[in-house]
Amino acid sequence: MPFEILSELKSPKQLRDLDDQQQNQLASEIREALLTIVSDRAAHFASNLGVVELCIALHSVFDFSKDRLIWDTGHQVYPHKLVTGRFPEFQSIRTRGGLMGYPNPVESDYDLFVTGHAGSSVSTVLGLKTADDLLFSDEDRKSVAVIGDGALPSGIVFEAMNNAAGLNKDLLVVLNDNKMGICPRVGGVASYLDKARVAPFYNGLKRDVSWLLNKLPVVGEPVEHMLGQFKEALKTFFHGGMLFEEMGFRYIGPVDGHDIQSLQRYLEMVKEVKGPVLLHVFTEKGYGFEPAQKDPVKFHTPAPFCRDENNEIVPVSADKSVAYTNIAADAIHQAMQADEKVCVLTAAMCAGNKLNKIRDEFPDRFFDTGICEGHAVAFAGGMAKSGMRPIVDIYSTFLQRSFDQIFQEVALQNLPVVFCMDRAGLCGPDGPTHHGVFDNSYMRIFPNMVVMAPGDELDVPLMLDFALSIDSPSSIRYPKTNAETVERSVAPIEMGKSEVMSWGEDGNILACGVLLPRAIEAAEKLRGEGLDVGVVNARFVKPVDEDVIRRAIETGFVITIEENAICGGFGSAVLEAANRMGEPTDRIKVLAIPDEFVEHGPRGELLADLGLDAAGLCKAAHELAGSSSDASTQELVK
Ligand SMILES: Cc1ncc(C[n+]2csc(CCOP(=O)(O)OP(=O)(O)O)c2C)c(N)n1
Ligand SMILES: CC(=O)[C@@H](O)[C@H](O)COP(=O)(O)O
Ligand SMILES: [Mg+2]
Repeated sequence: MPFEILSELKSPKQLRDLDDQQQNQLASEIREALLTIVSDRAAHFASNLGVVELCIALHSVFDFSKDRLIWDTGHQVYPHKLVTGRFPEFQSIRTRGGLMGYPNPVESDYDLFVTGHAGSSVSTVLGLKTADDLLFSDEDRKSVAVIGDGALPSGIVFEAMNNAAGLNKDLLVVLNDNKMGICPRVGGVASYLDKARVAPFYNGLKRDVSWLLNKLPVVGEPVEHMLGQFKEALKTFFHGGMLFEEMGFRYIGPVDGHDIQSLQRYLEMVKEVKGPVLLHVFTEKGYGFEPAQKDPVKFHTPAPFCRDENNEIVPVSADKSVAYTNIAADAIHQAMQADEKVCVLTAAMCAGNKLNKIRDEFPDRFFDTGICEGHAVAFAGGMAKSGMRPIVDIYSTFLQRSFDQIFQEVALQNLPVVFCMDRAGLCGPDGPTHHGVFDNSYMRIFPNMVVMAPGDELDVPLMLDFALSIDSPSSIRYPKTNAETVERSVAPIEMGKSEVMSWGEDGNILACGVLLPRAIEAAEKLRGEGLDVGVVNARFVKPVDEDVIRRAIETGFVITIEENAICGGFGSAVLEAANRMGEPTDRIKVLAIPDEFVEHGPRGELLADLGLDAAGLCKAAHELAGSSSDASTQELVK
């Protein structure tokens, strides 16, 4: 039976009844379950393979029905879902209506926060621990954060460690060190962690901690052996842990993260240590599946794959379509070729942003800051001040981490930093943590900022050239989807000018961003249904094209459409402009993401459900015109 133990596991409390052999078998079954999943959908794979043993050890040593556990970022939470009773639903993960690919308190009490952004785990467990000490002082609730080496250099982690040491809270931070973020890790902390790798696994324990281990029953590995390694261990300690010790954390490690029983012993021990502790665990990303071990970048979130007769990995579909990300990366590449002042910054998303070619060709003008978006933006501000033309290429949702640096270090200084906001829109299976649906709103509030949204792929390079030609900060947004082209003689980009595709006598759709082709589709349908509706490629969220807005309002009804939250986005900008110009707003309909968090699911389906497609536009047009739709609109609704 392939899932003999897993299928019987209803609660992590059962883990304590398993012997060593059964625990090891469970690890194999979890890996098998992970493999089954990734054969038919893109899902986080290598990171999950790497934490199987750590997850089993943590859940068998702690009782997280009262103790607290936060997996930083949350993309490596699949084994945790499996051991906390979600095996029966596991097949549904990352599908619409199914389990989320990240922790989700709606699914289980063992998931405390919905997460997906890196770096907050130490802060949240510190908050949990501090409140638990105040509210449940008679219980000794433990608090554990598991954080990867990629997430560790985020500034907020050091803020939290600083605070935890100051409060001297009993806190366990497990550093899951696999030498990788999505891409190979970079920077000073990475080099520092590398030093710990030169020494063997830390089998000895220092100072007052060593006696504690001697008191514990040690299965397999005698304490004498551990102490025999003391000299090496000391070296390891000074190389590997000094940073954390100096920050007020007790450092223990590094230890083998693929040995469940050894992990259990160390966890039992650190559980008793007072004050904040960092347990340094070495794991291998992709462990247990050779192709993923060999290529952890590809297998971070691989496209669905299967094995051929030679046991080689083959992709399930040979999709050759080009995404907006590729179009933007090509445009950035061209801009860097044309002007030596242009440089690009990514925050640990080189692969996601498709910047590999640029990294290899222009190593001096490519900067990977690590998962440090706030720093990346301030860094770009400094470069712009010195005369460079930095492009900050960051996913819309992660750029939220830089809100204050966008304000102070860029907009307030009026520095010409260009923000390429990838994944701006609904992100599909990643869900609410990753949907980039707030940037129209958060960018347009800043004075000096020029905010653009390409209507199709042809707009992208034109907008980038325009952005690099102006002296103020600017942003360009595009979603995670295949690029589309609207056949036309493309108008040049002019500050605050939209592109009128057609003019309608009954009404006009002001389309902001890549939903432009849906607007054109809707206008064609509506024409067949007796409504003359025009389409405008808005292009600018700020400054908006007041001339076109006035003309549209004076002609008939106006529908705005955007893949952004309804609060403060393009539609709001149009309403504000109408108000400014003294124009009526009663025939303006704003189509946008409603004021709620959108679940995970295929982008197209989510958009359709929210009325952000041709059918939704037709419906809105008929409502505004007071007419009714005919069969062809019903066709679209289907
Ligand atoms: C704020 C933020 N920026 C970027 C990302 C994208 N991201 C997800 S996982 C990851 C790498 C994390 O590395 P690590 O913590 O070492 O985990 P591993 O995958 O190696 O287990 C990155 C950059 C994110 N989730 N959150
Ligand atoms: C966990 C995380 O934040 C990333 O792995 C994210 O899922 C990447 O998204 P893309 O697959 O769209 O690059
Ligand atoms: Mg890592």
